[in-house]
Amino acid sequence: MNSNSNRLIFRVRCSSLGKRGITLLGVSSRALPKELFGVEVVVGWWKGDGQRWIFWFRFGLEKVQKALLQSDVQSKYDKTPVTVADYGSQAVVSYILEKELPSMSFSLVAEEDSEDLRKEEAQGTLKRITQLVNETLASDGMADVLPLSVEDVLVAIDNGKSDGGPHGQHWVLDPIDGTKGFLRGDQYAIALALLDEGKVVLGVLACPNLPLSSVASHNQLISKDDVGCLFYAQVGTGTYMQSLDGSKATKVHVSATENPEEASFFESFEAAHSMHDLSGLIAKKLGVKAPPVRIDSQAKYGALSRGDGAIYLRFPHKGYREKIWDHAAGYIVVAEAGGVATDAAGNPLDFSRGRYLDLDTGIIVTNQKLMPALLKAVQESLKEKASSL
Ligand SMILES: Nc1ncnc2c1ncn2[C@@H]1O[C@H](COP(=O)(O)O)[C@@H](OP(=O)(O)O)[C@H]1O
Ligand SMILES: [Mg+2]
Ligand SMILES: [Mg+2]
Ligand SMILES: [Mg+2]
Repeated sequence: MNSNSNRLIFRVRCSSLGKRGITLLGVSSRALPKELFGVEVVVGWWKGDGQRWIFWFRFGLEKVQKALLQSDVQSKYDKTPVTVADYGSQAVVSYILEKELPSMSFSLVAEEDSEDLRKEEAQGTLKRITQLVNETLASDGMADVLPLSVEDVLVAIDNGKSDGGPHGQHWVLDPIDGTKGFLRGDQYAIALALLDEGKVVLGVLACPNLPLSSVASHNQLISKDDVGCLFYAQVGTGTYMQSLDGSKATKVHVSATENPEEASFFESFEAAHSMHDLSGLIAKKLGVKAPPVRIDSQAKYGALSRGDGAIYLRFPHKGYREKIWDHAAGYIVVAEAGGVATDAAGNPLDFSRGRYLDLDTGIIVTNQKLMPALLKAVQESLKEKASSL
């Protein structure tokens, strides 16, 4: 990394080689001047005449994370937080994807929408987002289309709005996953995936605060220079990880351990998102010795894909329905690294049913060897919990 530029971006290249499929070509990163810290995703595709199109986008998220104002954080209808960075990130990704993929009918299943931003009291927030989006696009040399108006930004947020489903191609975006982690200064991820005929075929997971070394051991002092991971996976070709500073990508694999005593497990930092008592019971039953590693966002899938730990347990409280953007990119990152993700009954995760994952009770992720024992421990623990109520 160049010493004058302590900021960096990443670039993901994809192309569609077949008639439909979009194929990941590779990922590159490069350092940028200080003020332009961001994340860049480049996706391209082959047109019929063999010409490859490439597009990219970049977010200034690190900068925003450090300088969030109280007014930049709002509460959604379900009381979960959303920030100017979530909206801004979605507007930029959606704007660029739609603009650069004119040959593809643009369908995007994304977490945020513009409804709350259209209210009178949100006008200050909307101005901030518009400023952020314009700064981001300007730094990407898109001066010819700038500045976007507040209405342009609202339209961009809702671009291609779709519920996904079993047919066609749909992008799936969580513009900031782990917003609570983002607000705390902890882990968060930008998660983009592509569904083709109901299956996840491509996933990119950027984890700007994830250490490059294992997060399974607790007593590490991590220097700021040693964080920032990009995971990407394409169906049939494996999972790769690289540092956001542009180092060469390495192929990653889930832990090969068969011994639960050696396996540490991940779960949400937020107890409201996953029942910590239940995962504790499961881990104990399985014979896991290490304490849980609690981190926010799909960074858990990334960490698991490179073998930091061997198990991810997620048991939302009753009534919560999981959304596809919270899992699609992470799922393929783990699956292509040799892992398995199922619900608590052992059913594979089904991304073809629209915005929600239709699940039996929870999500469990591990390697092929540990899955049977884990599934047994999960089912016994669920029974025990139910009979104690
Ligand atoms: N009550 C709840 N139970 C389970 N998941 C929840 C939840 N409330 C919010 N979430 C989801 O949990 C995600 C974060 O997961 P994690 O706990 O692994 O960091 C959130 O993503 P966002 O931060 O993108 O909104 C949100 O979609
Ligand atoms: Mg959210
Ligand atoms: Mg999320
Ligand atoms: Mg989100």
